Amino acid sequence: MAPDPAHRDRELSYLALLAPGTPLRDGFERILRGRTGALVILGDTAQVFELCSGGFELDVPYTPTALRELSKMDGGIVMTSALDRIVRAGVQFVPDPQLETVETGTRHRTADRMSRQTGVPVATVSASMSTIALFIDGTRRPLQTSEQIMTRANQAVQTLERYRERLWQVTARLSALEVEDQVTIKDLALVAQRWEMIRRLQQELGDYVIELGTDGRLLNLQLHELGAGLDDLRELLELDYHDNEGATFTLAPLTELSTARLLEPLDVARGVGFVNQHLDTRISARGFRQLAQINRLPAAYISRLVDHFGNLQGVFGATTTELQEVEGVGESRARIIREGLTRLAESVYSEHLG
Ligand SMILES: Nc1ncnc2c1ncn2[C@@H]1O[C@H](COP(=O)(O)OP(=O)(O)OP(=O)(O)O)[C@@H](O)[C@H]1O
Repeated sequence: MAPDPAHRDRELSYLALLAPGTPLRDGFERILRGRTGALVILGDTAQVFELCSGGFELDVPYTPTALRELSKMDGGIVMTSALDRIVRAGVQFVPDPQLETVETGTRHRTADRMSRQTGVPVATVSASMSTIALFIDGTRRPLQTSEQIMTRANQAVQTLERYRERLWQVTARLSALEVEDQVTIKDLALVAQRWEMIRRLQQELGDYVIELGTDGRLLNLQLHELGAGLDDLRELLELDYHDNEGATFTLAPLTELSTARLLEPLDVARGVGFVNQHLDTRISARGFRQLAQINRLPAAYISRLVDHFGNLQGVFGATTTELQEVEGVGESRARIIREGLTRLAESVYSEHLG
């Protein structure tokens, strides 16, 4: 099952607020360094107050020092939902003891139950384990140091580089098959599968960038670099194979596939829109992707060429004279296009065979 996107967004927004370098994170880090603990409710809804017992009311602006000093007291803290003020301290929280929790220790059991019962996220600092955790929508998310996140991110970057390499290999193969008019649904599914695997890794890396806060700038640049050309590829593939064999080819539904199903070419083919067809069914490319590689050939001409000749095969088969039947194509442009097509076919072969 793909994770719930609403939960993911909410969790990410809180991870961003608690990212290294933010004032909130600074407060929790100070508590950690002081080897004390904390239980902080990140919102002041009526339901939160109903579950508060004892402690005292206050209304002070949030500062890392204030959080550190107030957490020295026994009990927990309540912050406003905007996370800019501290409104209660030394509070004993009394959530429903029937709510199931796998946490051990009263602080973390309380944190888990409070977040489940009120829907308000809760942050804890464990005195005994020296960890900071975020409880949100029934899950516990440990907050990692920048070094820990970077270790995972670097592994993901390496995998992404390998996947990119593989994607360009399968796309080069697709290009060669398109020139020979030998493409099957399986060949296209393979490219779609690789594309989606990369998208998932990019998303994972994007999450690390958010989690890293100010420490994520370099990773963000790297992520943009590694993503170059991928959106264009998606767009061109969709233009090429949309409405082929009665299928509405699009990559978007692949986000819904589980990792196991994404590895199955038939599931991928079904996902991108070929709902009934056999994997060996032949399909032909319109040619947008390959024609876009011809130097200085404006997009408007590519569309006209494809419209006029029907598909890539048709364009490849056209003589210089036939090319001139296309609106706006005179003798010299026809010659440039013809030469471009020849060079394209040559490069496709040499790239694929090399
Ligand atoms: N219901 C509660 N409301 C407010 N604070 C609580 C509550 N339960 C525990 N705490 C706070 O947690 C502190 C530590 O409790 P305990 O050692 O049982 O928890 P723990 O989960 O093992 O925590 P740690 O990992 O920090 O050792 C208490 O002294 C108190 O400040």
